[in-house]
Amino acid sequence: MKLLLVVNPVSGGVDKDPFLKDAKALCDNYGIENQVFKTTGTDDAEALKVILNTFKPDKVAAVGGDGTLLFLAIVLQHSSIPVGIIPMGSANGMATELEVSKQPIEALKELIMSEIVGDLDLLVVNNEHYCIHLGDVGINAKIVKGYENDHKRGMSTYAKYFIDELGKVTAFPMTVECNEKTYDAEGVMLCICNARKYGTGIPINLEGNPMDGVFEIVLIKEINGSMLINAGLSSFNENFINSQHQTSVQTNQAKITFKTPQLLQLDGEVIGEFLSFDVRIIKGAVKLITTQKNPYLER
Ligand SMILES: Nc1ncnc2c1ncn2[C@@H]1O[C@H](COP(=O)(O)OP(=O)(O)OP(=O)(O)O)[C@@H](O)[C@H]1O
Repeated sequence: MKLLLVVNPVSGGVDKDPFLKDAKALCDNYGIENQVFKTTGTDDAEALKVILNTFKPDKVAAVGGDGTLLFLAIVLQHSSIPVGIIPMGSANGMATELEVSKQPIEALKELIMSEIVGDLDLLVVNNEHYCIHLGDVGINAKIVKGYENDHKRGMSTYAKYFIDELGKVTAFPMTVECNEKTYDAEGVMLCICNARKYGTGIPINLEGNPMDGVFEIVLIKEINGSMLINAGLSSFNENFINSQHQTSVQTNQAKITFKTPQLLQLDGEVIGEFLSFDVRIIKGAVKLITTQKNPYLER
């Protein structure tokens, strides 16, 4: 078996070298041919394609956060090479959803051993911007923008921008066209969800399933800020959903329009301001190496 480890050296502010040393020792012990590709953050796709063509791995490991998984999902989407997750990012939202082992070396052992490959969906906005986990417009996108521009990382920095935005929150009008219907609504946040929970633990979409060929659009009408602050920003549970005024619709394609341009973030990356965008799902775009612990696997 040939294994390619695609490593984001900066994700989560974690030094990957100790893990890579252990990973190499593990692979060498079991005669698994292995190579490491470190991302640089620029023009990585072309360089990775060269390695894929020359090394021809049987499996690829995404060593990093959701952004690293997304990068691999896009590059591998038309190939049959499966990818598994080694969670070494800051939030690891998708790894948590899919019940990947939290210990990187354990996750690697599972990835090497598992013969289970599932179909993971991918979202695409305006045929151009991809999202594998969650995206949104409104309050959270603004929080992400503040957080992205701050050199400090971690929950307390996120909380700082969260509380800032909470003070400024105003509802905005939007129109959602999907399933041959048009919905006019007003809210503080519109989420496009391939999954259930933000990496921070906030559940947004109880219906989510990243392996079912559909996604959900969730509209948050207002944020119950005092409840969130009282919850200490880290101990969210599913009661959160009940405390918010929200509605959701399930679809495989939608067009969303606003009256004024709104900031969109996808998987924690700010994409830009849009007056309108369309979203569609690419069913089973990614061949995902997973285990029976994954609650979304069809049984
Ligand atoms: N060597 C590098 N230097 C700087 N940025 C990089 C490098 N390699 C990848 N990146 C950037 O890292 C981002 C992806 O990070 P990733 O999501 O994996 O980690 P994270 O943000 O720490 O984790 P999480 O998504 O779990 O919060 C992408 O924007 C990518 O362009």
